[in-house]
Amino acid sequence: MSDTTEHTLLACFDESVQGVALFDSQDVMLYANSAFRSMLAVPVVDSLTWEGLMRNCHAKRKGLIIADDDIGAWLSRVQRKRRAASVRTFESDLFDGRWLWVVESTHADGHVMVVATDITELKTTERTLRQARDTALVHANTDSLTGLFNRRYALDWLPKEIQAARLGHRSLCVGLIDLDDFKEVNDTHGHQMGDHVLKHLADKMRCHMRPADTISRIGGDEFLIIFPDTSLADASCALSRVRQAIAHADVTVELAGVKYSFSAGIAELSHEDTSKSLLQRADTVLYAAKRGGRGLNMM
Ligand SMILES: Nc1nc2c(ncn2[C@@H]2O[C@H](COP(=O)(O)OP(=O)(O)OP(=O)(O)O)[C@@H](O)[C@H]2O)c(=O)[nH]1
Repeated sequence: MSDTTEHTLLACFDESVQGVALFDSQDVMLYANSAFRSMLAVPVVDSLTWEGLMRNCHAKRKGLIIADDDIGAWLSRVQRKRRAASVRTFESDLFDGRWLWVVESTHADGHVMVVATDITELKTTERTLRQARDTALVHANTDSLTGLFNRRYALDWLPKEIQAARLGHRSLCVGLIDLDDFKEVNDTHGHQMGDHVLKHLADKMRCHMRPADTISRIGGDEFLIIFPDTSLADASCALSRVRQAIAHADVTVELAGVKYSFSAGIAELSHEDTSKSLLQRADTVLYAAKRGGRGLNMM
């Protein structure tokens, strides 16, 4: 390579947006372009080594983020990986918020060339997409009015709970709830008040059931609760607690004077049950509760 070409090459490296650095076989930094110096906050010292550079980042909290209080332990861990392969690639984040994609190539004579590319924009897009996916997943499983799980989630989840109950030799109950004369609430007080009642019931269920119970709205005024590790008597108690909470609610303040009640059918998992048969039995007793005068639990 002619001197002119070498000179041009170095000038191009120095203007490059990619960080480029070269270390000798003893890990002394021989060259770093300005992008690399900015990324890693390279101090101006003679015979700077890779270890010195890392210690400087750690101590000054500049350049590379080293998420370990014990820099000695971190260095010995990373030193083992460096030069272990001819090419090593990894992501690094910087104190100034940037993300780098780093390619470290070890040459036969022990020199290590480091090329770092700023991937902050890609990481930001990735994070935005991940957040959007998480939000979409939550929406797909949630009833938008009450914030409870929706029908799709509950019906997908029930077989998994059944399997877990069988594997763990534990009991499992389901409770189906249906509001009583809810059409009348809507017709008399308006749809908005009807929505308010649905949200009120959802809040009371959240307050009076265990975190392990899966509470879902599976239809207009229908709810399904999956009670893992619960006997019929305990599931009935949980529903009665909700009923009591509604009965004792300050209807004037909480519901603008509107009163409501619900009927519930509870069924316990048997050896022969499928999700479908379990729900069918709960549905049968729910309608017995309706016929029996409403405002009741039946099992
Ligand atoms: N406000 C409101 N009403 C809803 C919603 N979804 C369904 N409904 C209403 O819920 C009512 C359900 O009525 P029905 O199934 O006839 O039952 P009911 O009047 O509760 O009578 P019983 O179940 O026999 O006690 C209907 O009037 C629906 O329009 C909703 O999201 N918001």
